Amino acid sequence: MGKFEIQSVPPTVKPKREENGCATICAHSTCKSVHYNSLENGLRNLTFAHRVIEEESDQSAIPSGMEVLTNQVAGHVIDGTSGFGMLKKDGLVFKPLLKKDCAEREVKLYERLEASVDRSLIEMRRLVPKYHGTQKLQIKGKEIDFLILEDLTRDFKEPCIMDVKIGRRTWDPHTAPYDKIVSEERKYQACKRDLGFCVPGFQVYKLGDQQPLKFDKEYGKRLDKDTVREAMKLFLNASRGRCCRPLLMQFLAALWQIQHFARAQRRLRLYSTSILLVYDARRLREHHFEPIDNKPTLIRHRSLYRPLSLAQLNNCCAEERVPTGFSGQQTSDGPILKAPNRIVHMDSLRQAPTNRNAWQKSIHALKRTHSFQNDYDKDVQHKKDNYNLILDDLCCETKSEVWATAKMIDFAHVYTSDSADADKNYLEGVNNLIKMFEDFLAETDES
Ligand SMILES: O=P(O)(O)O[C@@H]1[C@@H](OP(=O)(O)O)[C@H](OP(=O)(O)O)[C@H](O)[C@H](OP(=O)(O)O)[C@H]1OP(=O)(O)O
Ligand SMILES: Nc1ncnc2c1ncn2[C@@H]1O[C@H](COP(=O)(O)OP(=O)(O)O)[C@@H](O)[C@H]1O
Repeated sequence: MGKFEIQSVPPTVKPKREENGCATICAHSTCKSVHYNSLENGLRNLTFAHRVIEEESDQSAIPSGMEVLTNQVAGHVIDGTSGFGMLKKDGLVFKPLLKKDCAEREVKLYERLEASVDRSLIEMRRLVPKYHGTQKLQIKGKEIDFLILEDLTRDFKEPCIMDVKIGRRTWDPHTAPYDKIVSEERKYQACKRDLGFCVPGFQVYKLGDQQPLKFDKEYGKRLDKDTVREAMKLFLNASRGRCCRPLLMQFLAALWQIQHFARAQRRLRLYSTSILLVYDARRLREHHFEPIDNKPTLIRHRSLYRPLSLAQLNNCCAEERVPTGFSGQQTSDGPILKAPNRIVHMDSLRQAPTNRNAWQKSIHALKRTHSFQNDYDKDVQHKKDNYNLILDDLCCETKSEVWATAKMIDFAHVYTSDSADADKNYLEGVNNLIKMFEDFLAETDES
């Protein structure tokens, strides 16, 4: 399995203007060309792109039966030379525990969540990846402890992943020396100051692309409150500036649960933790088979902070409806969530083996007559892609209803608190992230 190297393109690289008026931002000139068309995506202010080069990892350093988690978008690597961080095996990820204090805090928290009878900690347990203990592994003759967690991207064919670090303040009360505090304060300054969160890394499969586009922390450090919105839309595969509604609703459902927990909990101070946003671009493509313009649109006259029925929120065809846990009622404190009120049977999770939209679209395409406007190469490629999806569907017995979610991760700087107050630093970041997603949702209503 190869390792991904991420190269930055300096912001000074001028977009090349093409005849159709779209600016194409190309990656480093010595790299195989990876570019994306920023104007086409309505992403005007992204000033530099990154590309991914696959390199051979030192296979001898990787314990047998394991693979490098090439999907890792942020965080530490074991050492500068082997260059890999997390490993994966059998639907689990293995996070190297490299710093003693950080390791102790993180493992202790996961153990505590397993054992706790405290209401908010029980609630938190559902918001983090499932914990599978720890294990020692030999890496280049050195024994390293690993934390074992559920792989949140396990079933995804085209995993899109964004690491969102939460909190204006990212240093913990025991941070020393002073220089470290200063350097933390300087990083992701604009984003943290204005939004209380920042983006240390993400990857996205643009619809139809075979390779992910990766964006690292140097990219994240340059984002501000405006450009981070564009980065988020790029991550969400927005089309003409609009995001896919079922995708937003799945993220919001998960984020509202985190918000509910963060509002209620008093026990923890969550410094420098992240929310990992994950979705499968392959499943998103299924929602794009129908032209967006033909979808029924919701004319919304009221703000999201007024009562809004679930029927309105889920105003789309039956196949697109997703279980959000949203009760249909909004209060000034946010949405009221409900516990699942029915037992989901495996049969109901099983879907028809074919994707009607894909077939319909293919049949429709066959009926087209040749003209100079018709790009048959593109059509054939598109049809091939669709048939591949259908084949995948046929091979895959069950298909999860949920193909996007958000989970809390990285508890290396979590402390217990004696205060009676909420963790405002954490809550502020979560609230602003949710506000951004709610804004995107509102944009899907605009005609
Ligand atoms: O490992 P490094 O040198 O990349 O530094 C890490 C930082 O990366 P950066 O300063 O952006 O290059 C990293 O910063 P970001 O992930 O970029 O926010 C953390 O500050 C990390 O500290 P910790 O593991 O959370 O205690 C930092 O780790 P330590 O310096 O505490 O080991
Ligand atoms: N449970 C998980 N499933 C899938 N990917 C994960 C999981 N946990 C972490 N990752 C990946 O690893 C990265 C780093 O994780 P994190 O816990 O923040 O490590 P670090 O403490 O080194 O910063 C995340 O940005 C994500 O890409």
